[in-house]
Amino acid sequence: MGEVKVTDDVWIGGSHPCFIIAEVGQNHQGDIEVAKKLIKAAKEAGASCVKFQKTCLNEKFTKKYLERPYDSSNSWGKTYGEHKRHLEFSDTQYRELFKYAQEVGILVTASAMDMVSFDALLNLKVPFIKIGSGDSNNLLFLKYAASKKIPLVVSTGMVDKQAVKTIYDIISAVHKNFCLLHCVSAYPVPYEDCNLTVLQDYKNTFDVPVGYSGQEIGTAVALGAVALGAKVIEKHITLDKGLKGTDHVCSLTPVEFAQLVRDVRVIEASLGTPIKRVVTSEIPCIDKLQKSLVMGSTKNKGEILYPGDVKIKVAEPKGLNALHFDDVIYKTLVYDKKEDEPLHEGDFC
Ligand SMILES: CC(=O)N[C@H](C=O)[C@@H](O)[C@H](O)[C@H](O)COP(=O)(O)O
Ligand SMILES: C=C(OP(=O)(O)O)C(=O)O
Repeated sequence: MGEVKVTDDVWIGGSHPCFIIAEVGQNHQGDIEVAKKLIKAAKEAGASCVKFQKTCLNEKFTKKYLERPYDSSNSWGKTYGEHKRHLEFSDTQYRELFKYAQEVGILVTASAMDMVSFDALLNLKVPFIKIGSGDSNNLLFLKYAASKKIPLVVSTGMVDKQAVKTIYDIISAVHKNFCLLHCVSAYPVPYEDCNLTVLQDYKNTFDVPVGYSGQEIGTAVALGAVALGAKVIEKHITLDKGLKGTDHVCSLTPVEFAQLVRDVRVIEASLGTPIKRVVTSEIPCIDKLQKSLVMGSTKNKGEILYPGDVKIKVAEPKGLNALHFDDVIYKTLVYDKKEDEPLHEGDFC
């Protein structure tokens, strides 16, 4: 399985820690001070990276689309264009935000929501660029993004496996410094639609790190994704789920995000290897409670041990491990043994 170099010190995949992206998205409400609070919150929560969404509206949307009325409770304007303009930071503001993230000490990047924004992010020298599910069918953009050879994290919401294979083929024809994220683009995603086992299929199909971008409520599904091998997790972060905006409902508060990070690290530590073996931490319990072979009745030297003559009990001192029950049956005692006495190698032949 490949690994993705994000910076000289930060890698994704292999045995590297799961890369956890705090997706601010639009949860900054178009307010740069809120954006800075979310950057700080992501850092304090232990996120690997904080991420915004950078859009050149006329590049991403048709004029007509921007003129559409947007009377949703999540709208910041009468039309979709007004709404989006409210939420879009300028290049200067992005430079201010990225400088702040550097001061706070957290990697920062954005999703390029169109090619113009992609180039703007290249100029901002971000460590990697996210391609959101809005472009999972945009093969032209994916070819362009691949050609720039910057590490990419690509979400695969809103398309099927065949399209994901095409995404993989397009980018891997140029380079392998990218990850594919399973994603279901609904806000929020019903749990039964999360389809986490797609991750197993992605791991079997693609030789690049795979991850999960979750729009479901809570942290449980993202933790399940880590258990299934996700090397990148992306979850939205918000200061308050009650705020106006489409994504707040499926976002995590800073406290929840910090818990997600802690739990991801617990799951990573607990995964271990597929080899089932007795581990050192079990020794005290083995000594105290593992059962062993003891005499079920008093028998003398020369007598045969029939099935009823050997019991499996917790004993002190211990007898032979109970796994050897069948090795002892029908053997002949070489010493007199009392009921409940442990049976050891050498007590029979
Ligand atoms: C698919 C995609 O881009 N999804 C993004 C990331 O998950 C979202 O943040 C959308 O930008 C957001 O839900 C749009 O909300 P509205 O339409 O209210 O601006
Ligand atoms: C839409 C985005 O992400 P995802 O598809 O992972 O939800 C994004 O990063 O802007």
